[in-house]
Amino acid sequence: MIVKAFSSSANLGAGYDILALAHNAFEDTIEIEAKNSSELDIKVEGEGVPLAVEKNSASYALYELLREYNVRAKVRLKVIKGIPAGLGLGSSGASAAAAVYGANELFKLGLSRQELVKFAMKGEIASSGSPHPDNVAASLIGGVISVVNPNSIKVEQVPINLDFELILIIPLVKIEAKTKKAREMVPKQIEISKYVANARYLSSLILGFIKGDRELIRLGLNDDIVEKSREPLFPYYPKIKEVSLLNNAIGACVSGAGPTIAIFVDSMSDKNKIIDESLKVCKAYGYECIYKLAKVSGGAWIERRD
Ligand SMILES: Nc1ncnc2c1ncn2[C@@H]1O[C@H](COP(=O)(O)OP(=O)(O)OP(=O)(O)O)[C@@H](O)[C@H]1O
Ligand SMILES: N[C@@H](CCO)C(=O)O
Repeated sequence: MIVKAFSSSANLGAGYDILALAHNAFEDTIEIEAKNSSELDIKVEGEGVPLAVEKNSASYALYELLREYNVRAKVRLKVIKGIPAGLGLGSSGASAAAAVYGANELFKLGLSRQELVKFAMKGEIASSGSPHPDNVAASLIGGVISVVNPNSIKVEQVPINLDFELILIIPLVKIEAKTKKAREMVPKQIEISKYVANARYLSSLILGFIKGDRELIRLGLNDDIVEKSREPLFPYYPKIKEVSLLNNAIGACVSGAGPTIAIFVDSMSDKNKIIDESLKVCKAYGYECIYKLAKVSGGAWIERRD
């Protein structure tokens, strides 16, 4: 069986570990084969990914799912990366999402996409040491998702009523254990005034998506807490946001834990100028960046059944 899942951008401003958006910028492919066996035995293959089951987000998520449902089989998993890792594009999350989505079909477990989030998120322990559900939920379910309850893992899709595109500004860098480091940079305590500001941004963004109101989305794509604390990982971000807004982007935010920046644009935005000026900002800060245009995408899908 061949299964695929798209990349994603998590957080979207103030929605740290809550919001994420699936997009068609990149996709991961997972091949799964299974044979009868008296015990569960998973082998993982792939280039540029860890090959120990507990270190690879796809195999670890799969292991957690199959163990829970007492599946005994010899499973071969091949991870074919299309999504560059460590750049804030939900790379580890998409592999995990595709793996559990495929296994659910292959072993006829009958779980919904929402139910699969609980297992796919375990894959993030392998990549960043913490089971955040945002990227995996977007790659599994598609669209913009909101994690409304992290304990029972309740995830809802946010209706989107505005036609927009993303310009992803992607620096070609390698930051070892990036998400783990970025999570350690987030403050443990915050002032109540910052909490209120962020809650306003979050409600404005969600209302903006539902009402199709670009001004609310622009206001909502802000974060006074998490993005700020992580700025050393993406020092070019404030300037890229400034040139994007000057050229009438809807808004801009850090994609996941960075260092990619996601710029929201529509027909009123000067896309070429935003791309040109953002790439110049990268250079001025000593980073080589590329750009990629993307649209909101659907969730994981079966590419081939056999
Ligand atoms: N299947 C996988 N695909 C990609 N990375 C994986 C996978 N399994 C484990 N990893 C490890 O996860 C790390 C990359 O995860 P990281 O969280 O830094 O980036 P990301 O998943 O691309 O981005 P983000 O979560 O910020 O959107 C790398 O160390 C990589 O070796
Ligand atoms: N919500 C997670 C996403 C990682 O891509 C974080 O910001 O750490």
